[in-house]
Formats: sequence, structure tokens, C-alpha cells
Amino acid sequence: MDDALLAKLAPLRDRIDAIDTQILTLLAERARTAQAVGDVKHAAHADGPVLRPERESQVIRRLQASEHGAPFPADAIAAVWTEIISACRGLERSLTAAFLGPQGSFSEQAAFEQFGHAIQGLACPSFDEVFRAVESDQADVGMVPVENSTEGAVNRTLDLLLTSPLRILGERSLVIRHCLMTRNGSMEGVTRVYSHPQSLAQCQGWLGRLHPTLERVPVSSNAEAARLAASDPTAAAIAGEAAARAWKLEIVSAGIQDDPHNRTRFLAIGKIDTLPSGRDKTSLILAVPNRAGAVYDMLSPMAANGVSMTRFESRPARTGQWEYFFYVDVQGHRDDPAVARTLATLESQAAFFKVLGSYPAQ
Ligand SMILES: O=C(O)C(=O)C[C@]1(C(=O)O)C=C[C@@H](O)C=C1
Repeated sequence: MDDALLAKLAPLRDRIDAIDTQILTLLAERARTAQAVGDVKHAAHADGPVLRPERESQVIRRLQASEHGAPFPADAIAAVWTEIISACRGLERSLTAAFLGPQGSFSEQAAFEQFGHAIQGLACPSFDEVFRAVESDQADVGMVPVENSTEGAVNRTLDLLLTSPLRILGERSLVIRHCLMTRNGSMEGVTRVYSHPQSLAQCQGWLGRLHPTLERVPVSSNAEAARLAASDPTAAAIAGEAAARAWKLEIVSAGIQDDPHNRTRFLAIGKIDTLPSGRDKTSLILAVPNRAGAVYDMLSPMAANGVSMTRFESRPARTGQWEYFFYVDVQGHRDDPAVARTLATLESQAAFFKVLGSYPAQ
């Protein structure tokens, strides 16, 4: 840079330094205030939860709507304040989040995006173990995928939600960008590719066109695929960039998923009940009696109360009788009067009824 340019930049950079000091001073004050909040919570319930998902959403949404934000982008407000809140929460009490591991999985990324980086991660070998870790208080929260825009529902998560006492306390949708990776960034001598079955399915067109002879080997997660490929020169993995970083693999091709808009929605699960945040969703499971018109009858209380359904998914009940569980998401919190009326009617009509939780909509 030439001297004239540096001379012009110098006062602006001094100004940025001064602003950063102001920001840091305010962040320290915020941290001390959060510690005081933590003291109040501990005095009321020594072992009670510190996490309040509805409050975290309200803090971020209020700032995004504020006139003081421009030109700082709304997405950046969410990302920055997720980390500020995470650090403040960590000063109150550390939060442990369980997810399908190993390190570098999309579930880990979803946990960081939801709760920030000031958390303890607990990588688990299966979705069942994620639920078990939270149920047994080894972790405070869990992060599990529930649906993908290309491949549909994650059935194991739906089945675990049916029987688990845990509640949904948040949701996070991630763009899933798959990469082909190997130890040295070359495909020479590589005869097979490891990945999670869902990820192999999301890339099957690309694999068929560019690497039709590669043997496709399904494994428990794509981060596990990266872990395996890290010690096997004859193998590639399909996983995300975080997995390549975590397992020191080189990316051969990036963005190889057949649908460029491929997204996965994750659910945060835990033991706390989330209060209304002002923009919430409620998830429930229903089964209806096995008779004509029963599904239609099931939906009518929502229409009658003006409650919008945002998702409707069915899973066989495995009774061998063509019976189904219906996984339904509606807009609103279970304490909202219209949602409460709808739930009461559904409960009185359904052969099976379970509310999985009300939580802030992303
Ligand atoms: O308001 C609270 O209850 C806090 O503990 C503070 C705070 C925050 O940093 O804003 C931190 C953790 C909670 O999950 C919600 C908000």
C-alpha cells in the first residue's frame, strides 16, 4: 500500500480501534450482567437450567428489527449475538450439547449455529445415543437431523421422538454442501467412497456421472466417513468442509450434492419447556382411529381455529394393520389460545396424542 493511501486509512483505523474498545467494554458489562442473572437463577433453583431458548430468540429478533442496525446485516446480527449469548451463558453455567459425531459432522455444525461455540460438545456414535445422553443428563441438549430437502424425513429421529420423554426446544436449518475428499486431494488409487446413506443418496447423480465405478460404502455419519478415509489411501469420503478440516483431508470436488439448495433441518432436544417467544412452532404426533375420513377429521380442528400447519409427515405404526403416526407442525405456541383449543380437540379425538414441544421458529 502506498503512503498516501495509508495516511487516509490511518484515522479511520484509529476510529475502528476506538469503537472496538467501546464494544469490548460493553461486552464485558453484558457478561457481568449475565453472571448476575445466573446468580438469581441458581438462588431460585440450584441445579435448574440456565438456557432459555425463547429469551435468546427474542434478544436476536429485537436487534434484527431495530432501526439502529443498518447497514450491519440481519444474518450477521444473528451470528454475532448467538456467540455473545453463548459466551454469556457459558459464564452462568457451561452447556453440553450431544450430536452425531465424530467431530466435523453437520450435526456438530448445527449445534454450534444454534448454541454458539462456548459449549461443550459430546460426539455420539448414533442418534439413539444422542437421545440417551440427554435423557441421562450427560448432556443438557441434543441436536438431531429431522428432515432433508432432497431425501425427506430422517426416520430414526422420528421414531426416537415418539418414545422419548425429551422435548423439542429449537430448530435450525442448514445448507448442506457435500464435498468429495481424500488424504491427498487426488483420486488416484481410490476405489471406494464412504458416506452416510442419506449423503450418498443426495450425491447419487453426481457420483454416477463422474465416478461411476467407485464402490459406495454406507457408514454411520459423514464425519465418520472422513475419519475412515483419513487412514485409508484407497478410500474417499463424502462429507462437509468441517469434516475435511477436522480429519485433515483435502477436498477433491466441492458442492457435489445433486440439489444445490440441499438443506437439512435439525431439532434441538432437551428437558426444558420453552415459553412463548412471540413466533413459535408446536410439533406433535397423532394417530387416528382406522376408519374412513379419520385423517380429514383430524385436520379440521386446525382449520376451525385458524391454526396453520407447516409440516405433515406419516410413519407406519408397525402394527401390521396399515396404521400410521402423523407428525404435525403447527404455527404458534401451545399456550396460545387458538393452539391450546386445537390441541385440546385433537387430544379428545386422537387414538394417540403427544406434544413434542413448542419452540421458537427459526
Ligand atoms: O436472560 C437470561 O435468562 C440469561 O441467562 C441471559 C442470556 C443472554 O445472554 O442474553 C443467556 C442465556 C439464556 O439462555 C438467555 C439469555
